[in-house]
Amino acid sequence: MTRTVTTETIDVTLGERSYPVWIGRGLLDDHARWRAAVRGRHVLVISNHTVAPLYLERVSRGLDGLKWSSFQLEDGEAHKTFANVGHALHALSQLGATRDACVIALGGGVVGDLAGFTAACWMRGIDFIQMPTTLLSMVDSSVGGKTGVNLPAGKNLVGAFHQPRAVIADIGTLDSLPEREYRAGLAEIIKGAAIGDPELFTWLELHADALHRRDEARLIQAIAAKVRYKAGVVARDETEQGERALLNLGHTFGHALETAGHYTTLLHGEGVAIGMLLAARLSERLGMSAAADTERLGALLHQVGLPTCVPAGFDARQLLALMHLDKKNTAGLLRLILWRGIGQAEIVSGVGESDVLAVLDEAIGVHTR
Ligand SMILES: NC(=O)c1ccc[n+]([C@@H]2O[C@H](COP(=O)([O-])OP(=O)(O)OC[C@H]3O[C@@H](n4cnc5c(N)ncnc54)[C@H](O)[C@@H]3O)[C@@H](O)[C@H]2O)c1
Ligand SMILES: O=C(O)C(=O)C[C@@H](O)[C@H](O)[C@H](O)COP(=O)(O)O
Ligand SMILES: [Zn+2]
Repeated sequence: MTRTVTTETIDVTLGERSYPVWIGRGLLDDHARWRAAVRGRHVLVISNHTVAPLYLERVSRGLDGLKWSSFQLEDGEAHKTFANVGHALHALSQLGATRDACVIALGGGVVGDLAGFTAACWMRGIDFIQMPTTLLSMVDSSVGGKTGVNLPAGKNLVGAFHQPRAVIADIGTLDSLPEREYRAGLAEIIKGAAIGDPELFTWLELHADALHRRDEARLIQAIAAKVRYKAGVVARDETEQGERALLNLGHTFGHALETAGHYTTLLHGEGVAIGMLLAARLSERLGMSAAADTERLGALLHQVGLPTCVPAGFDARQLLALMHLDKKNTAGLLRLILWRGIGQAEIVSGVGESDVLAVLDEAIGVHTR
């Protein structure tokens, strides 16, 4: 029996480049809905070795009459590389893709970021459609047009702003998503609330257990709320000239942790969870926020099963060096997203290294005391 679930539609408003984000169960099979976003004859579906066997066939049924092929990455953050963009571009050339071709990103944020960047590069920019299959990619990476890949030196150091034509978030795909990946997605929902939506934060506190056990109605509400929040920020500041940088709360610490862990120790959402708490502690140390807010954030992250401590084996000075490569920094100064409390994030330039190190040392010292 098929369950009937509401489909939410949220528009990302960017003039003639505006696009819908559809959230609901069974959307991959709703070919009439998403096929309209494919304008030309050629389609390259970019996916990976885990997701393609699960969902590519359902997508391919909507591609009848088109010339299409698929390019599949090996699984994992370590494969979000420039070399793989080259391979994906080669797949487009093998397909004979013309300027009206379309790339479909079928997978999590790794696939989405790489596929979007490939689309931005081919013939200086072709259409792409996001079909996110992780909670994190539904609530964050598929929306807003940040695309790119990692370099050995750091996360997302190469990329482009390139908006999709549509986002198709079929929540039925989450049925096969491992628990740890699901929780990592909750981190980016909590992040949105912590930055600028205190009511959503309180709602998440109330419904944390329901979300933890994947209650579908609550989950759709949470996904829609986060997407609505992010869509608003992106519409006001598409290319991160100001406000959009707030979406990076926890990421300067988080990206450094991911990179130092060679992209295998921590998932992106886990790095963000720990990073948000470190940013909250740093804010507290700088007299910007109260301990009670840090505690609320830590309690919510803990309640949904996210890590709240830096795992053993990290080095504070190495993390600080990696933080210096963050794209938000200017003129050699650390520029971080800190906060004044729940729902009030701020961009702070010239944060002192000694304060950052003190927070890192304290977090890492937990293992050595
Ligand atoms: N562009 C942006 O605005 C933005 C925002 C947030 C994160 N990101 C990026 O997104 C990436 C993280 O994305 P992610 O958390 O989705 O990780 P991911 O893409 O690595 O996917 C997580 C894991 O789940 C598997 N998977 C995906 N869908 C599945 C499904 N339906 N069933 C079973 N397994 C499935 C994948 O194969 C992978 O092993 C990072 O590279 C991060 O930097 C980008
Ligand atoms: O959309 C944005 O803007 C974000 O910052 C969302 C982040 O959650 C995401 O991880 C993004 O990829 C980080 O971008 P970066 O510019 O710090 O590389
Ligand atoms: Zn993120």
